[in-house]
Amino acid sequence: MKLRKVMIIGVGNVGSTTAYTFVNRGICEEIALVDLNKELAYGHAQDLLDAAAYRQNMVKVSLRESTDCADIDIVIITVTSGLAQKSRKEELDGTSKIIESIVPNMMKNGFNGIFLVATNPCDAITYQVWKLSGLPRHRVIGTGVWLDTVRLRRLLGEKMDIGPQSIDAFIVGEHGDSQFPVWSHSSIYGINLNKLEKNKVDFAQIGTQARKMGFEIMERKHCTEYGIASTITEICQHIFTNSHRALALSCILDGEYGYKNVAIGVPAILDQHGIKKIIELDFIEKEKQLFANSVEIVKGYIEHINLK
Ligand SMILES: NC(=O)C1=CN([C@@H]2O[C@H](COP(=O)(O)OP(=O)(O)OC[C@H]3O[C@@H](n4cnc5c(N)ncnc54)[C@H](O)[C@@H]3O)[C@@H](O)[C@H]2O)C=CC1
Ligand SMILES: CC(=O)C(=O)O
Repeated sequence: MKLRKVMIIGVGNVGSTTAYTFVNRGICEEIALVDLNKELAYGHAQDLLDAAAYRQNMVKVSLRESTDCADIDIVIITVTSGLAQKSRKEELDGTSKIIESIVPNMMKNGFNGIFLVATNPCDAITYQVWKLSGLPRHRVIGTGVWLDTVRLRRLLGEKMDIGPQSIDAFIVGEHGDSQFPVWSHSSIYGINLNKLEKNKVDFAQIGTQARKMGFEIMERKHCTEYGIASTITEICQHIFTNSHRALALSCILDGEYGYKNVAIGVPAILDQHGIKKIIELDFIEKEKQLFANSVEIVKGYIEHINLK
């Protein structure tokens, strides 16, 4: 049987917590760590191997250069030159330079797997990775608004006293300020949320809280890590198990929703090859406008880094 191998580029808060989550959930047989800070990567590798020794399955944690990637199934991008304080866009100039220095060299060295991008601003960086890699679009995925969607579900769940996994509500658009919940399609067992909990739940306020949650956490602990590590792990698990589950992810659009040349958060089905199919929702008029606005914002970031 083929061993499943992932590479994590950038083992700071997000990368190291992701590696720890992989170990504990038995996602793969090898986790290759890459970081400019070799001492940090070495420390994490030894600590992770200690944790892995408690597991029944064998997990190898290796230290590699990003160019040593020809045998890797999924490369997870969690690098940054410095974390944003107020808007994810603050990271654009720094992280896009790092991506430029990494991705083309990986392709020259035979990378032939799937890229999964968490680095912010997530949609623009996903698009940049796709452009620089030359891979088919279904093999470049951003974590997009899946974390925001899970945040929305758990906030609704807290208010409605129901498990988040039973709530079919979700967010689309940018992993950033222009994202929005698609209330027209949000339901519990087919009953629209507005009908079910009318007058009891302030949906607009919950949408805002979900959108702002990242920075609420950042203000207090200077990073977010557990939520995004669970997001990354879940996406990898669906790929490795060919689950065909639909999540709200950053996908490269090629005509879907009437847009091209952009990566943005939309519902999409995952299989062992990456994005199997983008689900096109029938937005109401207001949602069409919000989506158009979000696409324009991400396109602005993409143009800023001189990609068309
Ligand atoms: N998409 C999402 O929902 C989320 C995204 N993020 C993003 O994840 C990224 C990482 O965040 P943190 O882990 O907190 O940052 P961090 O600063 O703790 O880690 C970044 C790591 O990247 C390494 N690095 C920098 N340049 C590199 C290069 N050229 N090659 C290899 N490694 C390099 C650094 O040495 C550092 O260890 C940020 O862009 C952050 O905004 C964070 C949380 C949620
Ligand atoms: C930092 C970030 O993007 C988040 O936690 O949503």
